[in-house]
Amino acid sequence: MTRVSFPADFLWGAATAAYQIEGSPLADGAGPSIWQRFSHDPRLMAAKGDTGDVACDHYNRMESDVALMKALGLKAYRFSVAWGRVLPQGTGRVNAAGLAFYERLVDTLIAHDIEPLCTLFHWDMPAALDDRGGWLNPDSAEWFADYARVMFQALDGRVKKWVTLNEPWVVTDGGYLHGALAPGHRNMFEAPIASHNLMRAHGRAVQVYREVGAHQIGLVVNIEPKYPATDSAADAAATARADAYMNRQYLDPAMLGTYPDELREIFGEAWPEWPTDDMALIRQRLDFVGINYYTRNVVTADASWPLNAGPVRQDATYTETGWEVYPQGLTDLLVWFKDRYGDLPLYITENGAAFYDPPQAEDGAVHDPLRVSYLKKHFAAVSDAIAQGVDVRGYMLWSLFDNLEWSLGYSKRFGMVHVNFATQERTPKDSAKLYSQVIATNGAVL
Ligand SMILES: N=[N+]=NCCCCNC(=O)[C@@H]1[C@H]2[C@H](O)[C@@H](O)[C@H](O)[C@@H](CO)[C@@H]12
Repeated sequence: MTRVSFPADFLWGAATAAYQIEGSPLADGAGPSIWQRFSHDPRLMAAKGDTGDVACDHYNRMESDVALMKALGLKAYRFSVAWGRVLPQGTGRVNAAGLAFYERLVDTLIAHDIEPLCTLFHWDMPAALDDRGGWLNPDSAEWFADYARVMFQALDGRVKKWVTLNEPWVVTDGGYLHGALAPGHRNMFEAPIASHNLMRAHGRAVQVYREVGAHQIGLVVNIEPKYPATDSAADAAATARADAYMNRQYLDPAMLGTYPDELREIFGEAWPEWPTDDMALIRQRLDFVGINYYTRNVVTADASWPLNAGPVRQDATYTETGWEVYPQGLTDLLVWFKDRYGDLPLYITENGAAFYDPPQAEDGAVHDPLRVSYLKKHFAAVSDAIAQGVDVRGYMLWSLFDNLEWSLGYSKRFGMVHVNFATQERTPKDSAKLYSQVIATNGAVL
């Protein structure tokens, strides 16, 4: 491993998402999201009773939370906007009080010299739009474009790095195919349609930004590099299917204007013939791509698994969410991106892990050695990719706070700051103290 080093202006930050931390989902005229419905439905929510009603109470604690970000030394903060706060019905009337929260958040960040990175859609579609078909309705692209325009006109200039969508793969796979996430559908025919409309919405939002915006916009995808278990042809084919389904299904249309051929084989009759115009819409010039990296998969041909591609467990450390700790995967995927799509600026927009964090020590400290080790290895992995010529511009740690891990509730703690959900007390863990040193020395401490 070469000496760890980062560009002088490397953007060190942390990431969160509205429904996972804000609480007060219906305050000040906000309209409910599909996650408000899903988290309150014990038939759907795995962690029954865990809802986003309070979460980290960030909606009421924003100023002190930004002060904590400053104390940690963050240079940037990636947050998401709850669409339904701004447009309670998803379209039409703007809720000024909801928009005002995000204006206050951005102004407070800037006052603390922390750069805001704003994600427009981090899974919490307004329930009113789900009632109209959600991402299955082709009108969803225009709904999203209208919402994006409201946000751009309100905040562009104060926000200079925009993200259209967070992880369309998870929205589609979790929300429409397997039902583990909102809106909880389980339909192989719906999944490609939702996925395609998400990407059309991305394209329309970027088009609107080119009309009204003056700074930068990108897409955030979760990439999980796939490695064949053996050098057999069957494992190679299974690996290609898994890679096409999770990784190339979104980057190929966004960057190349085409879908991977494997998708037609994977979905069969459920894969529509898309209009060529749609592919041109989806492929918009981007200023950057955000990569969310957590883990890799080792893949073998296995008919008992979807895609006839099953995971092979490794002799490695696994996180509380069952993900292998594999830092090399981050380096590999960054080099892969550059080789396949070219030299576009990249940000690590999420990286982190849920580990069992021991209870607070007598002195109040929260020791999280596994997360400290995980982060050090992944910082080095980013540095290795940069040394190989990949234009990585920044790193947003997932997550700033322990938060609502979607359907898994509050039991999976990803934060570098511990949250006592009974008292809302925030306590920086050892990993936060490490991160502060990494930021202060631009990685030289590693
Ligand atoms: N095997 N396997 N599969 C792993 C595939 C990763 C899928 N989940 C994510 O990327 C989500 C992303 C999300 O933005 C955030 O809102 C979530 O809190 C984190 C943690 O879950 C991550």
